[in-house]
Amino acid sequence: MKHEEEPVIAISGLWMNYTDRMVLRGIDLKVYRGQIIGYIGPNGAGKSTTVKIMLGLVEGYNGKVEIFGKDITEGDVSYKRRIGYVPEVAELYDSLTAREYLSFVGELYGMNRTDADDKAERLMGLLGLEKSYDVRISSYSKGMKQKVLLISSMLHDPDILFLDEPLSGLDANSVMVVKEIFASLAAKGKTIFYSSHIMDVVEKISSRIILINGGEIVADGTFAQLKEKSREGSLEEIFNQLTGFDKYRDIAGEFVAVIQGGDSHE
Ligand SMILES: Nc1ncnc2c1ncn2[C@@H]1O[C@H](COP(=O)(O)OP(=O)(O)OP(=O)(O)O)[C@@H](O)[C@H]1O
Repeated sequence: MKHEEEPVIAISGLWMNYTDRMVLRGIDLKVYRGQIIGYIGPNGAGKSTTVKIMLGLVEGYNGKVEIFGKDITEGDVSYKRRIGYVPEVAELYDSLTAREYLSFVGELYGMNRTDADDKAERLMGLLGLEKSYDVRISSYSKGMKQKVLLISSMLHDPDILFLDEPLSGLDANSVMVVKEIFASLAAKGKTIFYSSHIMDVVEKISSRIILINGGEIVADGTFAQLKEKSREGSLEEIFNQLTGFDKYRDIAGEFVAVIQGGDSHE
């Protein structure tokens, strides 16, 4: 893939270890405007760590991370106003109503409170939550909370959206709406960088799929490119092949045997 323009994200030689274990082992990555990146890998592979480093939430790494052409260690945090983030675990202020929460988040991103409130109310309405806008978030269902999180990440019209399991808890209709929102934002030049374990969704909505395993990128390309290279049919099969995993039947068999109190080694 040839790109004339500057990358919005440029990572080179990224290494990270927390205590005794090296989590990232030399990640090199350039991401461009308009890309929808599905960043996938086994549990504990380092996906959230990569994203948190880019957000400036995790320090102590080696390597270079540039967002919008600037090294994030230079101390200029203005780039944060141009990014949105949906974490894997929602840290919503449950005792607030969505109106209070979203107006507050809008203000944090530098928006005028009234503008943030108006915009949030319209977005809530579009996701079917108009009646809940003035209700405390603590009474929301999981999917409703996820919608509030999604709105909070996009309210300020960011140029890059980072999302961890963005469709978590959403019903099939809402999934279709959100997928369409991502495609539409990407068409307008926004960049979407998300992690998910739902392979059929990743397969369908990503313009580029990056797979990490053992702290390294082991595949990077469109779904068609990955498919051609691995000669597998679905992304799930490609994932299993590239992460060297073929024991699911044995593990499931032993698991059931243990549940039932039998000897799994007979
Ligand atoms: N704050 C931390 N302190 C110590 N170790 C950590 C910390 N955060 C993550 N790790 C470790 O780093 C590794 C990568 O974690 P990370 O959350 O980045 O994985 P992930 O790919 O996002 O996983 P998942 O798919 O389960 O969400 C794991 O082994 C985890 O135990």
